[in-house]
Amino acid sequence: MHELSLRFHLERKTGGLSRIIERGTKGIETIVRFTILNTFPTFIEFLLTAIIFWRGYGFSYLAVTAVTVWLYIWFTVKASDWRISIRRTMNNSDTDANTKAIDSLLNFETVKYFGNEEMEAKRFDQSMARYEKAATSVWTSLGWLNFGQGVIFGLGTTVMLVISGLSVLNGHQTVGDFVFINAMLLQLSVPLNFIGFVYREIRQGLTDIEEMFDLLEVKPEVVDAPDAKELVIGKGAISFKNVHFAYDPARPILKGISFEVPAGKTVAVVGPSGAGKSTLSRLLYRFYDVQSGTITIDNQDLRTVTQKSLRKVIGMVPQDTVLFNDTIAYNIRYGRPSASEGEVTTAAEIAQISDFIRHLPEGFETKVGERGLKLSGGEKQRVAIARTVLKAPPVLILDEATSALDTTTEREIQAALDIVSKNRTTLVIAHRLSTVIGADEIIVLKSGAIAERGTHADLLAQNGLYASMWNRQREATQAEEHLKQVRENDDLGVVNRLAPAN
Ligand SMILES: Nc1ncnc2c1ncn2[C@@H]1O[C@H](COP(=O)(O)OP(=O)(O)OP(=O)(O)O)[C@@H](O)[C@H]1O
Repeated sequence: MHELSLRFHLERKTGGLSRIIERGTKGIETIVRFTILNTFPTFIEFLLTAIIFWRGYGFSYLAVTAVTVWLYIWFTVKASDWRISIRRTMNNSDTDANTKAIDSLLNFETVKYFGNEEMEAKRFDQSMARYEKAATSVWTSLGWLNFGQGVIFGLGTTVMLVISGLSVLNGHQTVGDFVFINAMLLQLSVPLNFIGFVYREIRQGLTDIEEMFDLLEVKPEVVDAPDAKELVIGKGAISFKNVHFAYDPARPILKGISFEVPAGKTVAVVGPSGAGKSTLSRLLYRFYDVQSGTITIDNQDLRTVTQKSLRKVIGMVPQDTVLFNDTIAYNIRYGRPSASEGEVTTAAEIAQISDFIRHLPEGFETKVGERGLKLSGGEKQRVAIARTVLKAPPVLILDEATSALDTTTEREIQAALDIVSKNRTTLVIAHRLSTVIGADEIIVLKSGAIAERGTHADLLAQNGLYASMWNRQREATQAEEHLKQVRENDDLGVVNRLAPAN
């Protein structure tokens, strides 16, 4: 839902959706104007025909014409309304099939890991079968609509011509009258058909765009206040005061969080998985608004400033970096589109990715593939760091910024991040405690509340949750290093065993 609102916020900002709506509305307006223009002469024509039949040939001719026209319109409206539900089923099946196709293509690796290609193909095929059935029904129902209209008009005409034919036989009418009545009826059928067509098209068009109108009804989670001001950034001091937040009212995530990140300092948030660490960064970026309490930057409540001005001053290295399907240079320059080539190269050097890029045959012009799939997790993260370097924001959020890196690379990246975060207000969200030893303050979050806080040394001295997490991680690292050494020795053993004896 959040992603959806974000996408539509973007759409609205770029005017994409409004342009489509505008075009659609203009199209409908044109059709309605067209219809009115055509309905009016049809109405006059019907009136004239009715008067001529009534005055010239008697009430029965008028009655049959009126009943035919009334039946024709009634049937067209009813049948078109009936077709709408079929059309809606077709649209829903189309959307369903597209969603399934995109979902399985995006998750192609998972599909392959589990060898579920056939299952995915079957799921798509089922949706397509529903679509095919509904699409066939749409056209079959159109056939029935046209058939019904033809039958009604044909019956009316037949009755009139029978009456007129009998009158000719009786000598009350001439053959000229018979031909005249036939011609009048035929003339009436053309505009009637046209009105039927237009009514059908309008109803169909409105059904096709009703999902778009539904989407317009979706309210974005965060809206700028009508009197929202630009954030005036000074040194970038952050303050969380008694913040309560829940994605779902039934499940509170943050329960009265208060802490400060003084200007230019680094505060780290650690804690068990699901404690609400990343939620803090989402709130700071204002993807959501707090339910109570306040978050301020340089004493300005985030709810009183525009989202655009807020996001301009914050740089984010997220947990999962997603790249655009373009070149490495494009993805780095995304941090500041106006950056020069030299600045892009320097940012890559700071993020320790320039060596890797230089060894690529196409260097900075290498395409990274959809969502950056041609790069490893660590490489993607370094691109994310490089573009944040380029953005040079006064406030920095590092959300598990070194999570995808091995211990050696982590150390190198950590050095780079230390340079980037120097004199910048930085909020680090981390799992690996080794990356936050140097933080000015470490907040230990547990089940949405602050369990402990202090510097690394203070927290170790407290011998509480942080100390136990630290000991566990140290043991894990030692075990990992031991295992690595054993493997290296074993590899050597294999090499020695395979070496030819002299
Ligand atoms: N968009 C969302 N809608 C509903 N619940 C959510 C949403 N995002 C996160 N949550 C829930 O909020 C809780 C806190 O999530 P958060 O991502 O802040 O945890 P975290 O401490 O960063 O965890 P981790 O270390 O595993 O990344 C989790 O239990 C998660 O299931």
